[in-house]
Amino acid sequence: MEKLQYIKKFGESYMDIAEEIRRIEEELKKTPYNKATQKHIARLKAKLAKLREKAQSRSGGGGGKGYAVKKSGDATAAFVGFPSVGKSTLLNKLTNANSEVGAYAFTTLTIVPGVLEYKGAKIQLLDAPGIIVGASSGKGRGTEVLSAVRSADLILLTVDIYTLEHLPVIERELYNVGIRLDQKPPDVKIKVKDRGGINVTSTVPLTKIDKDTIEAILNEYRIHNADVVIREDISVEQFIDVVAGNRVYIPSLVVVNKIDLADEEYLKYIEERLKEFGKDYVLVSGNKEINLDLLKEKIYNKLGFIKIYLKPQGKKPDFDEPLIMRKGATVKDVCEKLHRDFVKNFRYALVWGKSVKYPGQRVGLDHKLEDEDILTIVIKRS
Ligand SMILES: Nc1nc2c(ncn2[C@@H]2O[C@H](COP(=O)(O)OP(=O)(O)OP(=O)(O)O)[C@@H](O)[C@H]2O)c(=O)[nH]1
Repeated sequence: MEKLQYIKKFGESYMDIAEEIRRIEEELKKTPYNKATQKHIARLKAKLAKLREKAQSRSGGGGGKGYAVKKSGDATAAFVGFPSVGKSTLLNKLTNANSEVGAYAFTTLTIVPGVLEYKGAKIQLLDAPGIIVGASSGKGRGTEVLSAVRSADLILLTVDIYTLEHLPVIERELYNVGIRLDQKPPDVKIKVKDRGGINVTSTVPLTKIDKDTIEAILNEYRIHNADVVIREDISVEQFIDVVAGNRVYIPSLVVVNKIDLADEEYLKYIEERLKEFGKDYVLVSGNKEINLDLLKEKIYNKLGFIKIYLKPQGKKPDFDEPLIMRKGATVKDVCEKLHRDFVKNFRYALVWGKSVKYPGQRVGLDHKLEDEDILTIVIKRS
């Protein structure tokens, strides 16, 4: 009897999960969307989200866990695309062969990291081996690669001029492993309680989801008592994202390689298709080194770096080696980057530049810095 149960338990193989995913996807395709079916569709989508999570955790990747690539530098960008579009070529051309690359422990797959140094920023670039269709349902090694990509600060959706149709496919694969491109986390708070049922309040009219549907999704995740506060007009998918948790929100840039092979007319056609796709893009050639500086600039801009010049008290600012921070950084962030005791011993800071009203303005830890600010930090003498 015990043995039978054991077999039953482990008999639920990848194939069963993949089959179930396929069945639900099929049903979703067949079900027309309207007011009457909204709840049913939402339930199917929630089921699908749960199955995908299961598939990924079984194949060893996915989930919210960290990944085998050690983060280094000021930010990380990952090339994601099908094989042979030229990812390794681009990575090699963009990274300084002499840059120091840390020790990486990979056991099962090779993700090649390199460091792009641009305008003083050190950007770690990852070359994920070609992703495969179906990776999100747990097929092959693709899931591990995709989960590596989850930890990136920027995703470079990479295709060549002949394979633009891969873009939505890659985007879907990323979506299915919980990666949301160019989206903000939905402004929704869920507080799970012991009793009282489901209470939904919204500060804006909800046009894409109703309270019944919200309840159905929560029930699918075995939540029967909760206060839900919604502050934007979210979709069913966005609500499932919040309930499931474990989603990452990453900006993206489309990189189209091999433009050396396109004539003018074809280039025009490509640009039109790219505009339809709606994401920021850059056309390059790795082999012929076309637009690589533009690519670097776009990567740098997308990552939202700012430069901060440090000025020791009573001395000249150091313009040669600015501190590289991300947009939105505060004086506190800078302190934390410089020395672990700086926050504790902080007295005040002086700032010259765009973030202040007058030069040498005195500010506190919460002050938000802007690009090219000059900063003096005054700490307590110990
Ligand atoms: N014409 C042309 N060919 C290129 C360009 N960049 C790369 N290639 C070629 O495309 C082929 C694939 O390049 P890789 O850099 O290995 O592609 P990849 O995307 O890393 O491929 P996987 O390692 O299989 O994931 C090679 O033969 C390159 O020489 C380019 O700008 N123009």
